[in-house]
Amino acid sequence: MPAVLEIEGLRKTYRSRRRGTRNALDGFDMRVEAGQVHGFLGPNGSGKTTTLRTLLGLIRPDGGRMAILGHEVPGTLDQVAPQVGAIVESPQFFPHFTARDTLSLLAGAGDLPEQRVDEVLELVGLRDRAGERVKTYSLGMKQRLAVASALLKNPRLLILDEPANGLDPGGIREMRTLMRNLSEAGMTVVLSSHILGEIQLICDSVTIISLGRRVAFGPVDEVLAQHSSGAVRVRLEAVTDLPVAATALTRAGVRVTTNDDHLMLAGVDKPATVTRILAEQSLYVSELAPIAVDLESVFLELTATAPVPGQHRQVDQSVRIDGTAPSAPAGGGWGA
Ligand SMILES: Nc1ncnc2c1ncn2[C@@H]1O[C@H](COP(=O)(O)OP(=O)(O)OP(=O)(O)O)[C@@H](O)[C@H]1O
Repeated sequence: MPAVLEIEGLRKTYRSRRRGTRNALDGFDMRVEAGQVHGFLGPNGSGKTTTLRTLLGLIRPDGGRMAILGHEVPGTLDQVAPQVGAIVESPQFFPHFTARDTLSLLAGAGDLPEQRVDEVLELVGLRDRAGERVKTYSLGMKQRLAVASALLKNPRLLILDEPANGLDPGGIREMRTLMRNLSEAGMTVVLSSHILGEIQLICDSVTIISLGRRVAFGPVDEVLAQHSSGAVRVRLEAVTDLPVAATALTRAGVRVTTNDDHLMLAGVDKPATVTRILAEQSLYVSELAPIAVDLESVFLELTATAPVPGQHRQVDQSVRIDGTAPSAPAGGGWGA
């Protein structure tokens, strides 16, 4: 079965007399399998929005290929468009319209059955508030209305750029439940986000982009495992034995950092090796705990965006070819 989304070697350079030349995508690859919730992660200015807008035919690429549900795009985008719902940047709604009126208007424009309006209102949890004007909605409700508009055509692929942006923890949790429900209903969801803990909770797989190139991809647990540095924390029954243990482990080639009541080891392939080395010295381990990495630490390492003491990294300066000032992309939606 073809992937729901395939991108190979995508290139995009923005050229303008005022802002100069900027490589936004530099041979970017991405693949999303059916039924996945796929996280698309990258620092500010790394090329996420450019990728999504190029995929949706809003920007013309300079090179590479893209396919959605087996259709090459942008060439056959009109054939596949009915199966793709997308929100790339927040769409604007008429503030005096109710959510129901808004969706009815979009359904009518898209030649979709009116009954679908009730279905999507139910799906995003707005059914009971559907008769209220959009201007009275909270940000979370507006985001859900945006998702509802993208769901009207019952897409097989849903693309959301920063769906949890600006939401409070309750709103983020509701968005998480919604994404999971859509995935369980068989929809493939691609979402970009800066909320990495959230991506780790929601997503089956991820792509991490930096400087317009893919730097990591795959199932979330595999990406975490690949970038786990083999760090292990060791405690002994007697704290006074730590120096002897440190010496024995160092002699065996393990990188050891000694702390007050434990050792931190790096580059350990098999924790059992540590137990054996210590047992040979008649040292008894009371704790041997692999240190789990999270998506945030992998992201910071791969995209080199971790804060560095004494340095203040400027947003959006890394892919610049010349010395011109960065600019924000134009907004756009791609709902019903
Ligand atoms: N219309 C444009 N004209 C010129 N440069 C642009 C334009 N749109 C984006 N860029 C530049 O292309 C690069 C990639 O931007 P893009 O918006 O795709 O990144 P992003 O990963 O979506 O960032 P963010 O997370 O901040 O939204 C950045 O350097 C950006 O300044």
